[in-house]
Amino acid sequence: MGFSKDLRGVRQLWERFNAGLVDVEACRTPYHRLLLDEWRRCTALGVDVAMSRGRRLDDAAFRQRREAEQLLLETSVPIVQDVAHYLQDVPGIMILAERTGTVLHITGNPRVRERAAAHSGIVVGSEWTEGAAGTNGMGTALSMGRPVHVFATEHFCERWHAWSCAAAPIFDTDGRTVLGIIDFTTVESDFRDQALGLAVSVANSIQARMALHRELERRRLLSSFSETVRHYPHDDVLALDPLGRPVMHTPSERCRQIAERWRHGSADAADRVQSRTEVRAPGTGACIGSIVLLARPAGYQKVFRPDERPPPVAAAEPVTRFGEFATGDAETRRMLEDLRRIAAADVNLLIIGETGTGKELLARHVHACSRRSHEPYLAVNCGAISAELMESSFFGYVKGAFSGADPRGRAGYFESARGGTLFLDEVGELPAAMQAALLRVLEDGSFQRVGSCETRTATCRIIAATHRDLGQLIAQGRFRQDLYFRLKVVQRTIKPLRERPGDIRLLAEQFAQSLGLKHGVAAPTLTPDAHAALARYPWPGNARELRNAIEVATLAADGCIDTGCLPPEVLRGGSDGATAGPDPALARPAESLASLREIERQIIVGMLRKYRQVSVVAQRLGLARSTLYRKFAELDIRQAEFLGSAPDPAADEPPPQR
Ligand SMILES: Nc1ncnc2c1ncn2[C@@H]1O[C@H](COP(=O)(O)OP(=O)(O)OP(=O)(O)O)[C@@H](O)[C@H]1O
Repeated sequence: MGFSKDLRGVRQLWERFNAGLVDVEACRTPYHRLLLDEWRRCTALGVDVAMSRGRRLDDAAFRQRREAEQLLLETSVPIVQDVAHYLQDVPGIMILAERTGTVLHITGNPRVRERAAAHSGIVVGSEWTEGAAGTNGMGTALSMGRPVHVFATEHFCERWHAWSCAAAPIFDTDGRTVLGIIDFTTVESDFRDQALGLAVSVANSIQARMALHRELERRRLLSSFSETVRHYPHDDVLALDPLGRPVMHTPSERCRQIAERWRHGSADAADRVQSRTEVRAPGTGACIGSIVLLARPAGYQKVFRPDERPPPVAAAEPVTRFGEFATGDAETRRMLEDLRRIAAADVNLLIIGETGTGKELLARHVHACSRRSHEPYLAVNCGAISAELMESSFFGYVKGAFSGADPRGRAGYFESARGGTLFLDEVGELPAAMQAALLRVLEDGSFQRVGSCETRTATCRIIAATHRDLGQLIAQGRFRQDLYFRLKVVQRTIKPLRERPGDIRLLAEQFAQSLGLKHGVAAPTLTPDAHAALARYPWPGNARELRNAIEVATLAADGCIDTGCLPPEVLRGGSDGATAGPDPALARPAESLASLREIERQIIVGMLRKYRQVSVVAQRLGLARSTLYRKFAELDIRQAEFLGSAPDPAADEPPPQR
């Protein structure tokens, strides 16, 4: 829209418009005419100017929409979260909406998020097309197909005047089809002129990732097509995209004509299909197209020798997925089936498993599959909150409760997660006083903010997780048995990765795909030797450690991960004692995982080995060169070892003096 800061003038125009008093005077500028056109369009669409909350899809419809947008979600959420990380102090939220205007993800300043939800119903699952909510950032960017500001009183509905939005479409590779919207919404008075630039640049990054992903999918589909043609050299074969449009066909005139008919949706009865096989992405399992083997025309005779019969195309693997959690292990697959039922049952759940086995991943998806999926999901690491702040963090506090507190008071986790799910990670770390307080809430649902006598009711579901042996903690008097029974209404244990050897291969390939995408490189394939080395290692840090190892390897790989790309401890097979075998006490992460510092070092060293130029490595990591030089010093990396005998002095200036 026009992005005028003449708030009062626009407000008067809005009031006259709604009182039916718009006159020629009101239309004196093109900007005012644009606004009036917009608002007239909303009136014609039947939008209620006095609506107070965004309209929400019902659970089933939302789930369907979200499932259809897995690629958009997987591509966008890491980018949006990265950006939001740097915007924590900005009073704004970043919203991802799918192509029909439904919100899929919100991140950013928690206070603004809460306010947006409470004041205007801006929550995951709400719908913001112009038809549903009048002029607004997401809806207007969708209908205009271009980036827009919608500033405060420019909104059609009065309730949204509290907000200012900058929204930009994410386009498909054709530059026209809108795949989603990125919207940066701030409190009206905090609107910043750079907001639109921010929204556009985030949308562009997502667009570039999506294009790369599409290209990888297209190549995968074409390789299935070539495979099928190789096995059926005398037949006609079509490759179709996920919408059923032909992208490749065998060269016969008959096949060309059939492909043409399919393209125009006019396949005729003579175009009989002998088989149609879906091709799926190895990481997400999403359908990326299909291969159609056409039946031979009547009268065609071809005798196959038995050994000419090929195996089926892209046969489905026996893999169960639960959100992002994937496994081929029979026992773990049964556990996932149980979790699907447990999700609907709405009872408290306790998940036990070593560090990095995916407890958080499961908890998040149990929430997503539950009837609470539209409500907040809040994950809290009980081991990371200081004992003094524990009570106020969980229960909140009223104004003046203690010095140094927010003078307006603050809601605690139980209030923030109201109606949703509160995930208590590392629950075994709770101190005794907090265990008693938590038990009270679990018994009757009531709690008070610190400094208040007013009783409030907790309405969230609790999912707790721990890597500890709670039985042992109870025996040592360090964990309350009554609390344990309250938490483990249902309890499930995730097997460590070393006891699911098939999953090492499955996850390594899945991580190579997703990390290739994350770093903007083609997904590397793993050599048989690399797979064998991964299979020998005991993985004390489980899937997280495997993911880190594959991330290092992906950055060092040149299309293919061989043993040389793997971290040294993996190559040693964990035989040096530091990582050998399971830790019976299910060790704390810090004891068993390579430290973050070491991971950071491995990533940088991998990149240096690969690119051999500091400027290129800095660019690939999205760091300033000066920051990278600082990291060399911090992480004790001697760049000369990796830059080869003749580093390019023009490309890499000497490090700044420190
Ligand atoms: N089966 C799996 N499939 C895909 N990814 C997995 C799987 N298990 C774990 N991961 C990945 O491993 C990493 C660690 O997962 P998560 O944080 O859920 O583990 P956790 O058990 O909660 O760890 P911690 O005990 O340290 O909190 C994440 O990147 C997650 O995506």
